[in-house]
Amino acid sequence: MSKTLIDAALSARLKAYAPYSRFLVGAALRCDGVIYSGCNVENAAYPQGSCAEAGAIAAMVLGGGRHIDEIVIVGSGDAPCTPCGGCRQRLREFGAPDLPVRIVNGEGAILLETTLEALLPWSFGPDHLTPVTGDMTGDSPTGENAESAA
Ligand SMILES: O=c1ccn([C@H]2C[C@H](O)[C@@H](CO)O2)c(=O)[nH]1
Ligand SMILES: [Zn+2]
Repeated sequence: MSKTLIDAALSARLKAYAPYSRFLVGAALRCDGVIYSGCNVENAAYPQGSCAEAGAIAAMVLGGGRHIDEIVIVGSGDAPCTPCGGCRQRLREFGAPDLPVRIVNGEGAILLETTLEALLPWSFGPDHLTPVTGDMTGDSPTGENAESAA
């Protein structure tokens, strides 16, 4: 586990926009050796806020990445900031069952080391759709496969 990934998560946390909860979160993931990070961005219309993990995944996709090799998350307080249910599903889209998920504290010390499978057992993922969509690997829904399936 690279210290760099932890440092990226800690740095991302400092950029969080969380005036309502004051619960700052940072996430950093590695894809093919490249690190992508994100922070939570809250909104006055509370449900429109987004999680740090979602930001990191969006950055990865924008950078052309399609799979998560490992992820580090840092929240606020002493309890490990385990990803919310929605983010577990977001991670499932790009992560293998054995994806290492590490939660660190504000000093970068590891509080919890687990896997996506442990966080989201019996999950529903892209493989479930291949019988109807074909192999979607690397394609967006507007990509070639979607068009040829239409
Ligand atoms: O894994 C988590 C858990 C919570 N939050 C954010 C959402 C909200 O802005 C704040 C409090 O729930 O923390 C994340 O970004 N990631
Ligand atoms: Zn979330």
